[in-house]
Amino acid sequence: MADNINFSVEKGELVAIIGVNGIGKSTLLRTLGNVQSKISGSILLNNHPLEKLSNLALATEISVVLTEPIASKNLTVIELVSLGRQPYTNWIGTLSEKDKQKIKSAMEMVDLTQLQHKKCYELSDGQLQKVMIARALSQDTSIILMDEPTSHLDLYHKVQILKLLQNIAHKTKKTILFTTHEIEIAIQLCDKILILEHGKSSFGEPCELIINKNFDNLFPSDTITFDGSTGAFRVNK
Ligand SMILES: Nc1ncnc2c1ncn2[C@@H]1O[C@H](COP(=O)(O)OP(=O)(O)OP(=O)(O)O)[C@@H](O)[C@H]1O
Repeated sequence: MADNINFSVEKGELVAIIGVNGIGKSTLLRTLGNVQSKISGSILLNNHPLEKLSNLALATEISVVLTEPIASKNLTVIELVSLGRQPYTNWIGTLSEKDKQKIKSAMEMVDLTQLQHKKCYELSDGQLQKVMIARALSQDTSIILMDEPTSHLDLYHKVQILKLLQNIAHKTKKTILFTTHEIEIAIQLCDKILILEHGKSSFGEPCELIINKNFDNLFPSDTITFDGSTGAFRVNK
């Protein structure tokens, strides 16, 4: 498991959580979203302990997109995106004009309007990931947490999704944290990176992490080395 580390994330930042398999990336993300109880340490949201916030306050501050397959693929795109409005609707789930507007602009932001009446089972993995982002956007929280948003995508679609997240974070001033194994893309697109490592986790801007050689020992050096001049990993043949 990774050791103790203090880090703080600001408004409008896109932050990647990286580290080897099993180091605790998803556990940390779920803990930040209060989806699971914390093992140790403290989490402050605007200086308030996370666990003191009511469920409603949490649902309007933090949206969480996990990796579990969507249970409701029989829903249309617009129906799934509308689920993001649940914290705001009454007990029968009636959507107000404001709810409808938020859903519309969430779909516009990820370019899904044309597909809004398609069933989710008809979509590609990349389109489905955009639906999940739109659902989080319609929830209208200041923080979005995503577990491996680029898994199952080809290189182009990985870049497309992470550029979309970067654009959303910078344009809307939302804070977006996500776990990933796409370290080289994260170096190019993220404002900050949290590297989880046994005994020496680190956090900062990609260039400062490169200068401090924080990527250099992430993997066994007899197999993979990091080239700080290009920000890329090389396989040792
Ligand atoms: N701080 C911790 N203390 C004790 N156990 C932990 C801690 N963080 C994670 N774990 C445990 O370690 C295991 C792996 O954690 P997790 O799935 O979060 O890793 P991951 O980095 O997301 O892995 P992967 O990259 O393979 O998805 C889980 O069983 C989890 O319960």
